[in-house]
Formats: sequence, structure tokens, C-alpha cells
Amino acid sequence: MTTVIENNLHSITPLFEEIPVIDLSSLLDGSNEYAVAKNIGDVCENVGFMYIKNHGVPQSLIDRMYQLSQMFFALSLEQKSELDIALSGKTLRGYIKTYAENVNPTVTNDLKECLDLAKDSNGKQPFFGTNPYPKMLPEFKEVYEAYYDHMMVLGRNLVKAIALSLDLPADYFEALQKDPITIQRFLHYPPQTGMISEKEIGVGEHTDYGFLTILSQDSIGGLQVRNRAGEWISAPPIDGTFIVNIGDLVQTFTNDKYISTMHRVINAGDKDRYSMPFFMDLDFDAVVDVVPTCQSDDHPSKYSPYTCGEHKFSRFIDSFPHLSNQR
Ligand SMILES: O=C(O)CCC(=O)C(=O)O
Ligand SMILES: [Fe+2]
Repeated sequence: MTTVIENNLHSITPLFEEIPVIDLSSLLDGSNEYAVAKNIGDVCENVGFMYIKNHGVPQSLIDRMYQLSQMFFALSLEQKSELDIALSGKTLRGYIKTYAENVNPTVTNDLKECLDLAKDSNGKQPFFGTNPYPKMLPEFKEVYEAYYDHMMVLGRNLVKAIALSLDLPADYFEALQKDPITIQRFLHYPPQTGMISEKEIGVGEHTDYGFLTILSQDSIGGLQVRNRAGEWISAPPIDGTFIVNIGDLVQTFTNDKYISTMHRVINAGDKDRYSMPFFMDLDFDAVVDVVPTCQSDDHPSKYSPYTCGEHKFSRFIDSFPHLSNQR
């Protein structure tokens, strides 16, 4: 079948410098943290999206995680539904079937299915609790936990770099991230052929509403990012990299100096696409408020402080029908 994509869904192949590739080696080995941090700061100011390489996560572990993710999505709907997110109450973990979560619900039905996991804990607040695992895939838990630990280490290093880039102490955000809300999401986008309109694409346009997102995407492509000129540009896969973007919380912390950039996914073609975004936020009760280096008498704070957990939970209430009684 021929695929026809509506005009407003086209994207431009970017110049390389539009979504830069940042080498993390000298951040991770401590040899030149500040230079990498400044680089990251420039990107956060001008693009909001970057590729990172030499990130320290073993490729063999990433590959194994993809295999298990694909095996999970290949299970029957009945088997996947044993992990339905609605069964997890406020811990917000488990399987989200196609069209069950839409990030831009008035415009787009999201053609994707997800599995959301985090870290096992006995916390009582929303987002904290234990993971449901697919019992058909006994290896899943072990591989997942190793992968999650790596994402957490990488996340903390990137957060340190963001602090340094803002001329704050390297540990500035650590006090707000003792036991942060995190979500490791697994995504499956079925291919789309025929006439594609904004009414149904992989993920509708949105900004991420947390602090930091570290995304692994497979080799299929389909992620689009809106640049500062308002054009949609492709963020094609690059071997050995993750894509990092900052979310709404960083935009608040920096008084809009760093931008939380709009993006969307369209999997036009004939192959299934898989991706694995890791969302790193703050402690449930951490207060999100403009940092001292991003406000002054001439440039006062544009935001009233709010807590990370309440903000995030309210966004989830809007997205998940099983939470509608929490409004
Ligand atoms: O799958 C992707 O490439 C991006 C997914 C995304 O934007 C999200 O889950 O917030
Ligand atoms: Fe996103």
C-alpha cells in the first residue's frame, strides 16, 4: 500500500549541528566535567535535544533489553493485560494498551503500546511500589534491573552536568533526588501505511513533563523534534547513542533559559519500531523553583513553586482513565 503523509506531518532532515552529538567521556571519567557541562548547557538553551555517545551503558545489555521488550510485546493481549496498568492503582506501573494513553488527546490517538516500570520500593505515595513482571519471560526482571541501574547512574551524571552548566554546585539537584520518581518505559509502535493524518500517529506532539529523558531508539527512525524556528526535524537513529532531552521541570528551574522541546513520533513504513525512554524526575515532595543563577532583579522568576509529585500525578490523572476518580 502506498503511504501518504499529510503535509503538516513532514519533517526536514537536519543539519548535524541541529541535534548535536555530545561525547560524555570526559564527564564520566571526571577529566573535564565542566567543558562537557557547558556543551550540554548550550544545547539545552538552543535545541533542548542532544545525542550522547560514550555513555557507559554496555551495548550488549541494551540489545538484550530490546530482545526482551520485543518478546513482551509479542505476547497475546490477554497475557500482556495481566500486567495492565489499571491493576497497579497509583503505583502506575504495567502494560498500557494501544490508544489507552494519549499525550495530546484532543488532537491525536497514540498508536503505541507501552510497558512502564520503575524501581521496587515500599513507598506509599503515587509512583512508588513494586513492578509487575511478565511471568512468561523469567529473565526479564534480572536484565531490566541491570539496565535500570545503568540508566540511573547515567541520569545522575547528566543531572550533575546540568547543575554545573548553570554555575550551580555539582550536587545542587542531589538533595531533590534522594529517591526520585523514575519511569523506564518500553514502547512498541506498529507500522503505519496508507493515509496518515495527525488524528493517529505514534505519539502526538508533546513536551516531556519531568526533569530529564534518556531515550534509546532502535534503527527504524520516526522521532521528530520541533526546532526553535518551528520546523519539525527528524532525529534519526545513530548507532551507539541515546537521545537526551530536558523536560518541563528543567524549563521551570531555569526560568525558561533551557527549553523543553516539542516532539512526536510517526512510524510511517512497514516495520515495527521499539524504543525505551527513561524518565528521571525528582523526589515526590521536592519543590520545583527557579534556581538562584537564573533569576535576578532584572529577570525575576516567572513561576510559582510546585512539588514534583503532585504536578506529575495531576498530568497522569489526565492521561489515565483508571485515575479519573482522583480528580
Ligand atoms: O519513542 C520515542 O522516540 C519518543 C517517545 C516519547 O517522546 C515519550 O515517550 O515521551
Ligand atoms: Fe516524549
